[in-house]
Formats: sequence, structure tokens, C-alpha cells
Amino acid sequence: MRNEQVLEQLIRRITGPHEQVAAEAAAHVDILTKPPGSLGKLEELVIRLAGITGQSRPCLERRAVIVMAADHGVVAEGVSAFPAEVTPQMVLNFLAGGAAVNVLARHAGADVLCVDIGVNADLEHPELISRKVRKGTANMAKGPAMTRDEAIQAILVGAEVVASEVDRGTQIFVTGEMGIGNTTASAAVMCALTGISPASAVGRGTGIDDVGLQRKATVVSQALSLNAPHAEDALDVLSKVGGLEIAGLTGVILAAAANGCPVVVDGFISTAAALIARQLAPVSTAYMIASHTSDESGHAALLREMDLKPMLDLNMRLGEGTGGVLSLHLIDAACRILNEMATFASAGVSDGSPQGEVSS
Ligand SMILES: Cc1cc2ncn([C@H]3O[C@H](COP(=O)(O)O)[C@@H](O)[C@H]3O)c2cc1C
Ligand SMILES: O=C(O)c1cccnc1
Repeated sequence: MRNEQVLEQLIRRITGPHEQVAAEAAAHVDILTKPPGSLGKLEELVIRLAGITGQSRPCLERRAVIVMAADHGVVAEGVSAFPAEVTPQMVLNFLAGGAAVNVLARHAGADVLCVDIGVNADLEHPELISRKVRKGTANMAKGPAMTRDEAIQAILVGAEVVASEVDRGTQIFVTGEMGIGNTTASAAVMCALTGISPASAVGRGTGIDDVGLQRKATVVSQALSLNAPHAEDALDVLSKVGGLEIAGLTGVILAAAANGCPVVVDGFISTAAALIARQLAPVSTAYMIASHTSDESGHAALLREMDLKPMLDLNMRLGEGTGGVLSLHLIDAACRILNEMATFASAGVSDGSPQGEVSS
């Protein structure tokens, strides 16, 4: 089967959450010993998790953050505060367990899977998932970042990693990435698909100065006018101005949705992948849990555009999946509320009905 058909099949498998199970969970939340709605967003979260998983009492013990790593030709334009060599160096750091995402994943009981989907170096490590589609993208300021088929291949890599994790029993996924230059590609994807201006979409990424920020906006404008991606064709946008890790994460999100698993969306780059996933499969948004608002300017606007409501705002701007794995603690808390709280009836607490009686 051609890759494009495999992708179409994956998209067709995303049918939407179990509304009946969500309704049952919502009814149970309302008989727990608290005023209705008093646990706010935790209530909404667990009702959504029930609908996504089809379990009236979700318990998401096996979790994995998938860190997609790839390089970007556009780094040659001076759009990052760090050199491209940092991408492979950080991959080795993930594999050694020393990056921020490793620490936060250990704290949240999540596995870290690192996928070389397009790093511009030869990497070997027993724990590395080596699925290189090509050695980095081409410089989008000079031409398309990759071909349409490469973008589809990278989406399918993400989907395959999720499928094998689902087979191992993983129940919830977190998106993570590493790729020097990827805030530029993400900003370009955002501009192409939403019409937002490059000046509003670009941010400081790893910490570029004011001159660098101006240059970044100019590079994004140049890439958009040169490649002229079609806004109604997400694969065209992804291949012309996106990145291999962004494509891989699009696949992670689509496959999580196809397998009835929640997918926690991390920061700016991950949300750009979510934007592509939404365009390819609008119903996939029902499976996305937004974790945090990144300090990368542009992320808040992107989340608004996606109608995603993140749980946290900790002024983080790292990526890797760090905000995503932190959110697992709140997801656990929400699930425990549903699983462990007493009901008005079981605890003998008056439920506030007009008679003031203990409900049966
Ligand atoms: C040491 C280091 C660790 C990182 N971990 C994630 N990123 C983050 O920064 C990069 C994006 O920023 P820009 O577009 O400005 O290059 C991505 O690799 C992202 O994951 C890192 C960046 C650095 C330098
Ligand atoms: O929000 C993110 O994902 C992010 C922001 C800056 C740099 N790297 C990642």
C-alpha cells in the first residue's frame, strides 16, 4: 500500500470519544461529596479522559513521552541561539537520562522514548529508536524543507512508534521533541495554516536577541513567500516549511487518537504538530490534552486558535515534553478523584437537595 493510503487509513480509524461513557463519568462526578463543579477543570479533565479511553473509571498507569529528534536546514540563517550540533548531543543526553524531560518523566513515572527521525548525524545507541527519514530538512528559506512523501513517511514513523507502545500496554502519550531551529519551522507552520503574521508567531526560542528575532520573522516571511504553501493542504505546509520531528509528532497524535489514547500536547512545537493533525483529522482534537502555555510568544495565540485550554502556566519554554510530563500529575489526580472519592450516599452526607436528605 502507498504511504498516502496508509495515512488515510489511520485517519479513518479516528472515530471520536465514547460520549456515553463520558456522560456516565459526569453523572458519577456529580454524586461525589463536593458541591457540583467545585473541582473545576479536574472534573472536565476526568470526564474527557473517560470519553477518550472508553473507561468509566480511567486509570492511566502506563505512560510514555515520545521525544522526536530532527535537524533543520534553516539554522543556517542564524535563527537559533544554539548550534545544530546540540540536537545529536541532546539525543545522547536523553538516552543517558540526564535531560530535563528525563528527570520530570521519572518523577511522573513515564518512559522516555527517543526517536531519531531526522538528526543530521550518525547516531547509535541500544535504546535509540532509529527511524531517520533523512538527515535534517533542507533550508526552507531557499526551497522546500522536504518532499511530501518524506513528510508522510515521518508521520507514519510516529504512528508506528505509538502502535508498538500500545501493544506493550501504554495508555497515555506525551509529545516531546528536540531539534535546534524547530521554533522557526513551527512558527512558519502556524503562519501558513492560521494566517497569523510572522512577527506575531516568532519568539525567542533558545534565547535569540532582538536582532535575531527580527531576522527570524524575516526568514519565516521569506520561506512562506518562496514556497507558497497551500493553507488548505496541511501536508503541503508540513513538507514545505515544517520539520521531520513536527511530522513525527503529528503521527503520534493521530495514532494515539486512532487507538483511543489521550495525548498530552507539550509546548509550541508540539502544538504546531497538533495543528497539522487537526487539519488532517478534525476529530483528533477530542483526544488532545493541552499541558501548558509556553513562554514562547505565539504559543498562547496558537492554543487559542486550536481552542485548547492548557492546565499549567509555569513560564517554561523548553519543549522536550517537559510541560507534558508535568501535567501527568494533574491527570493522575483527576483520575483518583473519580476512582476514590466517596459519594454522598456512601459517606452519609446530605447532598444539598431541597429536602436536605441523605440521598439513596
Ligand atoms: C541545550 C538545549 C536543550 C533543549 N531541549 C529542548 N530545546 C528546545 O530548543 C530548541 C528550539 O529552539 P530554537 O528554535 O531556538 O533552536 C528545540 O530543540 C527545543 O526542543 C533545547 C535547546 C537547547 C539549546
Ligand atoms: O514551547 C516550546 O515547545 C519551546 C519553546 C522554546 C524552545 N523550545 C521549545
